[in-house]
Amino acid sequence: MKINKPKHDVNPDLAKERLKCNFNIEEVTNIIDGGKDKTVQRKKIEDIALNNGASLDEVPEECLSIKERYENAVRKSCVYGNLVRNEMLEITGIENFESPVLRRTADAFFKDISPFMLHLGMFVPTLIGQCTPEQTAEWLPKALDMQIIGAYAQTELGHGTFIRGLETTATYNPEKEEFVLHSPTITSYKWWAGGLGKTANHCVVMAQLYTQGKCHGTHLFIVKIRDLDTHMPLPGITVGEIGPRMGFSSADNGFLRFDHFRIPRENMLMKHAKVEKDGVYVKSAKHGKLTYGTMVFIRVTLVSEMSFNISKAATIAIRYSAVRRQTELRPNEPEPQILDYPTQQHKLFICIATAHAFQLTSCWLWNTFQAVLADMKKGNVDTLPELHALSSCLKAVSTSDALSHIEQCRFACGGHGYMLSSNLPFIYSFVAATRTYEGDYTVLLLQTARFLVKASEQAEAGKKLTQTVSYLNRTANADRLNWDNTHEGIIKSFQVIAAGKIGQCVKSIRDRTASGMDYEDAWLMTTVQLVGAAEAHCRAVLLNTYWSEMRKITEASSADVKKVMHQLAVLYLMYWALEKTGDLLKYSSVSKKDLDELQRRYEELLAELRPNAVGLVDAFDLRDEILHSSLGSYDGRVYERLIEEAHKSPLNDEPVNQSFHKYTKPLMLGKL
Ligand SMILES: CC/C=C/C/C=C\C/C=C\C/C=C\CCC(=O)SCCNC(=O)CCNC(=O)[C@H](O)C(C)(C)COP(=O)(O)OP(=O)(O)OC[C@H]1O[C@@H](n2cnc3c(N)ncnc32)[C@H](O)[C@@H]1OP(=O)(O)O
Ligand SMILES: Cc1cc2nc3c(=O)[nH]c(=O)nc-3n(C[C@H](O)[C@H](O)[C@H](O)COP(=O)(O)OP(=O)(O)OC[C@H]3O[C@@H](n4cnc5c(N)ncnc54)[C@H](O)[C@@H]3O)c2cc1C
Repeated sequence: MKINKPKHDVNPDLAKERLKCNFNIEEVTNIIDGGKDKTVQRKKIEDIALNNGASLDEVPEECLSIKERYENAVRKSCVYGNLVRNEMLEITGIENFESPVLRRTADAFFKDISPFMLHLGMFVPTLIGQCTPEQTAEWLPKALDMQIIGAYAQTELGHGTFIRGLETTATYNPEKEEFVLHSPTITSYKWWAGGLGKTANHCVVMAQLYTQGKCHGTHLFIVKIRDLDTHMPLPGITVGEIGPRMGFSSADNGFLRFDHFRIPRENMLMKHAKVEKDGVYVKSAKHGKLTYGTMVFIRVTLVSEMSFNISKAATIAIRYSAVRRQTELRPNEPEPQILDYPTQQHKLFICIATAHAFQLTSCWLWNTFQAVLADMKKGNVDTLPELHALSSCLKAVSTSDALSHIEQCRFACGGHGYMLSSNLPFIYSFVAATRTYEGDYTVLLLQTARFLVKASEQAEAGKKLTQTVSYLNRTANADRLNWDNTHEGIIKSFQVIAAGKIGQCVKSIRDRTASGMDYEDAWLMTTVQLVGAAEAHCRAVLLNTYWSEMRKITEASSADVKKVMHQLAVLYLMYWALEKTGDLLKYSSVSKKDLDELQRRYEELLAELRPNAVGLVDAFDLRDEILHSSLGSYDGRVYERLIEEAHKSPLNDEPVNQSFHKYTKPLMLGKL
């Protein structure tokens, strides 16, 4: 495999690690990419995007002012967008505009975030999912060609989670065949939409639809908010940026207020529900929640996004841990590489395994999503609730796990991990937002819990359940599972934990209603348990999917690759079994002796994986331009890079900062 040759000598410790690796790295890269041809395609696209240096910044993004950072990000977005439009989409095919390969190369341009991210990320998918064929013909080519730039304006100052509580109104006027968009209260300001503040000239707006004097709930509208030539906000539109936040600092999350702003009837996105010229409302024939489709789509894609982010953080932390030496183990012996500490391996090897677990699960989820879309095309929406439950819990758990693993990667890099030049803080703050946006963690797990409670009741009634909850048919009446110390045994025990927790929720709700509480209060009182049950279900799905997909995907692999992929999956199973010993003790016959044995085997596995650690992160094949890290580059020149980056600090532009003469010296002389 062609590796981008480092310009400098590779750090000797890192070079030695690469000699230790006992499997074919390229084979694992091909597995991650989804096949050899996909690796070739990815590398071709990366060469187009990155070889001309257009992604590089002279001054690090973080050293710029807010305005400069935004302006620089727009500049790079345009260069990048142009490359995507003219060269990269030709290779992937225009239908793959959301390809992970494009996503990966975008990261080389933006350490933080592109102000255009939501254009391709949500605006375009909404047009694809919510437009009639005529609307698609009108809007989609312009959006894909970037003649118009869009945002997704759903959340308001007062409501993000509870979509039915949104206050923006779209009132239909049949005489003029127009909708009037209005923000009636301060809490109805649209708030948060990425790219809305300064970049977008269009946006998709979620608003309460009124026609013939009646409210029909939230619907989507496409709205032009700025003049295409001058970029000035149109009359009736107040738009701006919401201010600095934890991350997302090179983008322009926006606010938007409508003052009786008129749009043509054709601007309601009418694939599912519509308003006729005379004002008659025709509701979706299929399902009431199809306007939420973009959210489901993004939740599905976020699982792979989390895999990518963990793989970046793991690459940085593991390469750094191979270079970094700290603390004598025995007097007069060299300090060990910190990667030799089992505690460090415990923090980091799970990250490699999780990146694989999420990647394989995301492919499986994507196929499930495509199958549901195909069903819906034929008018069958029966599979939608299961997809909604699945995408909700996988989005919640994958973003939450990614966040804590990335934090562990930062801890694993000690003080240097706190430097922005390590890139770990950027990765962390990006992923922190994913736990909240596109549906908050708790809220989404409660959506899954609704589905699980219904499924449990169906199992109780002897009905056959769909695939992801079919374990409830087998385990509904099981009390404590007989512990079986095999991989399949661990997976089964997680299904029993999930079934037990769901059963306990059903019982709590029933006990509470039997004692006089109404159903809503009984549900509310049980929500802490319900969140736990949905998380347990998600763990069972993740463990089962990772294990079975790993076995399938490595069927034709070489023995060494099979072995290391198998070791990672076993590590994942053991890690989670040990994390959940309380649940295992409650729901299975596992003994202290069994758990001690599991712990011993886990520690041995860390040692077995140790020689392959650097090889495993090299297999993610993340170019230095994408990693943006002083600690994680391929050559391991950690200390040299830290010094080079320090010299880029604007505070080092002159030997004495003016504040000394203005403030410090007068203070020292008592003249302030
Ligand atoms: C190149 C690009 C690459 C980049 C990739 C990287 C990044 C990603 C890109 C973009 C992301 C960036 C920024 C984020 C943008 C946003 O955050 S947009 C805003 C997102 N907002 C939310 O997610 C809000 C969350 N809230 C909800 O989803 C819903 O309000 C709710 C589900 C919590 C509740 O909805 P309600 O309307 O109140 O419904 P309900 O009464 O509770 O439920 C009624 C029944 O409907 C079912 N249901 C709910 N949602 C769905 C759905 N989506 N699909 C199918 N069914 C659904 C629900 O389960 C109920 O069913 P019952 O059978 O139990 O009655
Ligand atoms: C970086 C970023 C980018 C974003 N981009 C966009 C965008 O482009 N477009 C857009 O429309 N929106 C965007 N959002 C908004 C985002 O989708 C919402 O913030 C998110 O859905 C959470 O909603 P909320 O802010 O109303 O939180 P809230 O719902 O107010 O949550 C606050 C707390 O209340 C809890 N809570 C709320 N409801 C319940 C419940 N029913 N049961 C139990 N607990 C509950 C939550 O768990 C949480 O702990 C973005 C947000 C961020 C942070």
